[in-house]
Amino acid sequence: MVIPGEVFFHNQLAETPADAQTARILIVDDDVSLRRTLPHILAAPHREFDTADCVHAAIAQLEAGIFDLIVLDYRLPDATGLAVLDWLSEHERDEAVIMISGEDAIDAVIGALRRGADDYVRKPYHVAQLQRAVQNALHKRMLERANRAMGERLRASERLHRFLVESSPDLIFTLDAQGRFNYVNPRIEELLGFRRNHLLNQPFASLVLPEDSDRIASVLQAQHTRPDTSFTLELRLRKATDTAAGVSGHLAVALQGIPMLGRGEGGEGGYVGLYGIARDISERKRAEEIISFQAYHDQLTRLPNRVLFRDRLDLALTQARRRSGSLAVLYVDIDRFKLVNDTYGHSEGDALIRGVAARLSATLRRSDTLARVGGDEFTILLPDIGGVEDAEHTARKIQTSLEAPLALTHGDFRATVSVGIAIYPADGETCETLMQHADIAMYQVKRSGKNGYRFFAPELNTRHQGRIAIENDLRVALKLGQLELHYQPQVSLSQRRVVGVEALLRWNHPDDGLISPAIFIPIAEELGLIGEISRWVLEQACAQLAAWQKRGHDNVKMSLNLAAYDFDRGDIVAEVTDCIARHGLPPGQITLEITEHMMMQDTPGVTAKVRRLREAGVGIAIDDFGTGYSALAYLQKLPISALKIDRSFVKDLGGLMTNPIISAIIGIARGFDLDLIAEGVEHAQQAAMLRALGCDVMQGYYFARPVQADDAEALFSMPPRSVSG
Ligand SMILES: Nc1nc2c(ncn2[C@@H]2O[C@H](COP(=O)(O)O[C@H]3[C@@H](O)[C@H](n4cnc5c(=O)[nH]c(N)nc54)O[C@@H]3COP(=O)(O)O)[C@@H](O)[C@H]2O)c(=O)[nH]1
Repeated sequence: MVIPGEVFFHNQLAETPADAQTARILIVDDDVSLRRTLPHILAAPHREFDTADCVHAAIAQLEAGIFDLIVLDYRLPDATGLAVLDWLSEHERDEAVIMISGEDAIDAVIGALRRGADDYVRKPYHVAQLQRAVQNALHKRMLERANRAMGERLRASERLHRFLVESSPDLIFTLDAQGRFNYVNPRIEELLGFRRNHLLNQPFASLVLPEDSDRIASVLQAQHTRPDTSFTLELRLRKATDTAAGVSGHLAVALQGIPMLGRGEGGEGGYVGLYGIARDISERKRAEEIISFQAYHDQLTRLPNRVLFRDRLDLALTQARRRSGSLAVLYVDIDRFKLVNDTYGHSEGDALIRGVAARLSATLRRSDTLARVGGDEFTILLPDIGGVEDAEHTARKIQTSLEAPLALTHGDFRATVSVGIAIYPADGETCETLMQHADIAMYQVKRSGKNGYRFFAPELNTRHQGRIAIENDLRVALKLGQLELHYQPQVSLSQRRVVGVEALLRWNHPDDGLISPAIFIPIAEELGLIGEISRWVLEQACAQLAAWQKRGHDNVKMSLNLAAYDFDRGDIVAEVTDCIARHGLPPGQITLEITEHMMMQDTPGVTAKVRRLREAGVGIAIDDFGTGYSALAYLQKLPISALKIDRSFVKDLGGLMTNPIISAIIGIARGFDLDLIAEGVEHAQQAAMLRALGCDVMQGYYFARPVQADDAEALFSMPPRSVSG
């Protein structure tokens, strides 16, 4: 880059001082003896002489080089010395000239001086006179040259400083003592869009955003009383209105202000104005904003994160305490999120989270805070509620907002959420307690079937502690051999024998005794332990059936239960068929019980997996048949092999609507050529009624409770309890 004045700026450093330079002197005279003697007479250190005998020769010398002084004879053979003066003038040369002449006429003197001669020495002259004249001319010339050099240096320096100021990327300006612009560099036009000349005499404060104007006003004011301190300040300067778009923005700058002091009387400096440098820090500010946004927001949904939520909750609690008001914290968890995430992948899981977040946001007021605090978990702060009904109203609105399915890449998905609610001050007075209690309430919703809301109640706390204990113990139960299978016989009344057993899992807890799978299976699902547990069940059940078959009980079938999550595993079909094959069992001897609820949710891939299992010969029974709503639709779709009449119908046998339902189920089983089992048969009368309606195979406490393998085997050889009628 070439900076104007730079060359000169550098040259002056290398420049030889003017008085130390060699002076070149040209002696022009037709008198040969003078041409020879004058160089000796005028000799001095740092002087160099050349000679010429006529105008023509003199001009030739001048064309060849620059001289400092010409000692010029007036009368020359080819013309007068005036011709040399004319030549110098024409060629804008600045050599000093001492004209030497024998002319007496004043006109000759005037003519020579007018044409630019510096001095005039009349012949005959005294040597000292000429020496003085030469000395004076050279001295004058040296002064002129030094002066010129100084002027040039000053101009170069000014050019350089102007260049530095005007091409600075920063805004550079000076203000008068009243804070009005008296200089501003052109950068203002690029940065703020104002014309420089429009700003002159305008107050600097007029550029500052109103929010920052008090600060700059007080800093400028302080300069009058304490002008000795410079300052640095971050400000926002407004931009000129963009007339096309009709909008104006602002620019964040770091302003460094340096007071300018004048020379007061007695040498004291008074404040005369301010020198300011304002640096554009908008990029840095943006970066700071992004960093701060990231620290307080969730990247996926751009909602506040846990940190910001707690901050807002803390603030809302302080305000609620002050005005003796109340507030609500809602804990929202997406149901079946893991299913979507594990089955369709994370991008689909992300889309579900974003979709739910958008629906939740749309139900809330601007003063409420919605935050994403975990994978599929959100919290909501309702900072000012009139009563619990306000929180309940919001919970209902949330459920309603999710009624319309969300459009995911793999198709529409009807998302549901479980919502727990904690109210300040009734359910807690601190951030921690309220969030924890809302979370506990949400867990209760999960446990009682998801898709709902409930308020925290103190007794939930105890249950929650119990659940945490179960969670911890369950993680090691399998390794410590605390799980066991019990078997409940399935009896055929017509054959009067046990035709099958259902393998039912038990957790033999060292402190709490036998724990029902109804309690720990949902927890195992949530903890992601269900796959491991189901593999163990499958292995045990197949090994047991193989052992029984070896001992001659080859007409007994084995049913076992799988969880919804098992069908999300890609390898479930291979796992089942491999296990059956490894134990040398006919696949038709194994039946997998899956719930009607599971089928109806149309869990991704379930249909295909059920088909493949059926193709492999494995039986598929629908547990709790009849409790769903679209039973017939999936019976058409799926090649299942058996139906189990739900225990709730059996319990209600004799009721107004129950018998027709059971008859219908029996009809469906016949129509689709499916095996049929009634479960939950507790009384002889129920068994008799079921038989009367056309159901032959039954399971229930009336015949036998789930028992250990040896006890179950003993029952294979015994006729089951009789059923009269
Ligand atoms: N994923 C898995 N789920 C399993 C497994 N083992 C069991 N389960 C499921 O847990 C639920 C509770 O089971 P459980 O406590 O074992 O209860 C079963 C029977 O004990 C009970 N039953 C049987 N007869 C009667 C009766 O006459 N009355 C009555 N009140 N209850 C009775 O019913 C349960 C069996 O139900 P079902 O499976 O629907 O046939 C339960 O949902 C099990 O499915 C497992 O290994 N994996």
